[in-house]
Amino acid sequence: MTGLHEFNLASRKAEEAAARRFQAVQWLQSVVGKLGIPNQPSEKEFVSCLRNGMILCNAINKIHPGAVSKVVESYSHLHSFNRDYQPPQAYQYFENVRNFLVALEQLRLPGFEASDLEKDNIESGSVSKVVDCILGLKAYHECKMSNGFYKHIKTPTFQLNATKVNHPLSASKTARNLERNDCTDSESDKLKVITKLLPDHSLNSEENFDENLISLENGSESSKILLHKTKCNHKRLLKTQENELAVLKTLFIETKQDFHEFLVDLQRYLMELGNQMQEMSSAAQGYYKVVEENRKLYNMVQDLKGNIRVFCRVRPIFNSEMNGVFGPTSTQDDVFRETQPLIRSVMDGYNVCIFAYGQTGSGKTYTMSGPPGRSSTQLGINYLALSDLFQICDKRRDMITYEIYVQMVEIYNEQEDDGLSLPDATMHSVNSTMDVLQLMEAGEVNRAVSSTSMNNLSSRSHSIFMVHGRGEDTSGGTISSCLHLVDLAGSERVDKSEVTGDRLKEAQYINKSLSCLGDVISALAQKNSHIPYRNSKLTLLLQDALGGPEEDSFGETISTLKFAQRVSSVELSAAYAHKETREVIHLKEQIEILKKALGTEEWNKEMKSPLSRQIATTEITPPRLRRLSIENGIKSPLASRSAQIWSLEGLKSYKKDETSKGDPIMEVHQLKNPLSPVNGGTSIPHFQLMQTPVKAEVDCRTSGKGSHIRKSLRTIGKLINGSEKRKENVPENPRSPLGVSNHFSGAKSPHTSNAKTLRRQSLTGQERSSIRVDPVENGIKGARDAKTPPPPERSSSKIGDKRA
Ligand SMILES: Nc1ncnc2c1ncn2[C@@H]1O[C@H](COP(=O)(O)OP(=O)(O)OP(=O)(O)O)[C@@H](O)[C@H]1O
Repeated sequence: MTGLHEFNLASRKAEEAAARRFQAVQWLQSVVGKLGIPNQPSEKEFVSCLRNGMILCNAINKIHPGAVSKVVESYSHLHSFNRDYQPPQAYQYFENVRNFLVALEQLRLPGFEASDLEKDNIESGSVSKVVDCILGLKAYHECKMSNGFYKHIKTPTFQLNATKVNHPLSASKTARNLERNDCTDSESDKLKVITKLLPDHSLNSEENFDENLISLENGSESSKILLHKTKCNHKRLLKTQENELAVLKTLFIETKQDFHEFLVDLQRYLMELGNQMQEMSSAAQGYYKVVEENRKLYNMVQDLKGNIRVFCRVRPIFNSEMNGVFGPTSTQDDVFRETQPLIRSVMDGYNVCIFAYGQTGSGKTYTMSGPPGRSSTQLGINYLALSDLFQICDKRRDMITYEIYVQMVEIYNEQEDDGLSLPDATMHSVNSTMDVLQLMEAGEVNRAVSSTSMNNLSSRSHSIFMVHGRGEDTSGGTISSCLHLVDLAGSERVDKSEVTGDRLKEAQYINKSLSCLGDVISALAQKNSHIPYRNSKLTLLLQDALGGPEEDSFGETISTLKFAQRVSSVELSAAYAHKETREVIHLKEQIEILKKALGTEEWNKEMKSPLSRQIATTEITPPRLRRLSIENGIKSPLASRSAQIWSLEGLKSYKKDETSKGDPIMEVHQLKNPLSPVNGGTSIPHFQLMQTPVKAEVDCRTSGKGSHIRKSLRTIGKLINGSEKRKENVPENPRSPLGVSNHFSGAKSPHTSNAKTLRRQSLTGQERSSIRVDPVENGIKGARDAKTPPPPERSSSKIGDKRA
């Protein structure tokens, strides 16, 4: 029974081995082509065709290109063509086998011993190893072709011989091996592995089980113990596998659950993404809507604006229009250099006024005088101006002899008696800068200053530093002029300066007087018929703010600049030089004598004439005359009175004419509009008499002397007329000092003769004479014809004075 069983088993094994061998040959042929052996070769034939390793190497290279890098080939057919060809030696073929086995190992496929291919070594089992190897290669190939998993199934014989029970974790190991061979790590791939592994594992177990059973069934009674043991093992194996299966099941369920959760999360995420996309799309739609709306609105605005567009472009200021602005880095010398040409013109007989105007603490006193305890570089304009004048005196010493006098006047709180008087101001003769410095310091000590929150040493009064110049040239001609250097008290906002009591009162006076000054300037700029001079002691104000604007002083600075701008728009008549030649002085003296001789009687007669009455009427309202009259009462070449009167308007000063008779007067005239609307076109400029004190009374009523006087007057008239005629050939200057030329040039004007007389007076410098020589009253016939000088018009001021 045992022998039969063994026989059956052996034949079955042999059949099985042959079938597997044929399978291997079939596959090899499909891969590398004909092997040159029968389809069902014996073990010997099978081994002999594989012995040189060429078929094996080519097969593995087909499956896995490059697995064996170099294959030793046998080209035996070449021998018939080329007798020199030597086929490779056996040891060279051995290289093929060895390389093939190395490649197998690298692919983790089952191999065999190289000796298994030797002729002498063919024995049971050795060929089956080779067959297993080739079938393993086949399985690997098929797996690769189907992109699946490789599963090598060992030959049953081989397993039987092993008689080993698979380790419980062999399935897991196999799975891990398979995972290694597989290139994917994803969850779904893991699931695939599990699904495939289960039936394979079951198949293996079943195979082993069946073989064990066959073995046991055919065994002897004595093998019962072995059978029992095998059954136990089987049960244990089954149990283990069941546990493994349960674990795998759990893993599968967990993975499925994870996958489900992942899907849910994915769906939620996709949903959110969808919502966001929707929001973005609606936002984009809204944006396009707004853009479209804006475009429509823009076009609508363009339509509403119409086709005509008005633009404003500000052109830069020309040099001639510039207001000079000195920055914080400007030095005293810089400021002085700008004013120097004006100051120098004083020495040529021109009157000049320089004002420092601006808010409190802006640096007016600094500019005009310099700071207290000043150094030589900090000396102000007052000092620098005097210093410059002295230099000019020195340079012109050979031609002109100059005398310079200074006086300082302070206007504090508008204090005055009957609106006119100011504190006494002494006229000082100065010969050097040292004299000037001493006087300036004395004046500064007396000036009213107080501490306010805006300025520790705030000037509370207006200070006027007057420089009188008188020059006499070698021929006896004289020049007289005056330079006013004015340091105004600063405008201030009392809420800022935080002043109270007396300081507040001062501030109010300061602001009021500055405001009046602004009104005057404004009225002049607008060419008003009435200029409100009488509202304050100050008449003119012309000074740009010095120093850069601070932010909190912006308003004040702007108003200062506006003020300067308004002032700059005022048109003054051409400057008038106070020059008198020796001839003119002589004539003046004669006129004075003659005037005295004529006396009051003739004057009264003249007043009775219709023309005179008309003139007198017009003089009640003076034409637009700007006058700055300063009368000095000290014993000086220019003044004889001890009282000093500053008059802001012409008429006011004439009230005191009686008392001031004989005083020298320095004046600046400007006749703006000779054809005053008040006097109905009759233009009578104001004249002021330069009176020379005459000791001897002349009896004008003496007829003999009267005719002598008239004769003299005619002679003088001829002399003057001669120079007048020469002058008439020259085109008249529309801005003549008197400003009357144009209005008196018409020959048919009823007042032409008067105008001529006025011009003559202008030429002689005696235009202010109040001499009234009436040809009718005095019996001078033909006095109104062209050749005879007509009677000069009386100065309106004088008439006013006398009437008063
Ligand atoms: N250019 C300058 N450089 C340096 N310091 C200056 C300058 N200008 C003014 N100051 C200083 O500023 C302060 C105020 O100047 P200042 O007294 O001259 O002003 P103000 O305009 O005369 O004021 P107020 O109107 O109140 O009299 C002083 O201390 C003066 O020394």
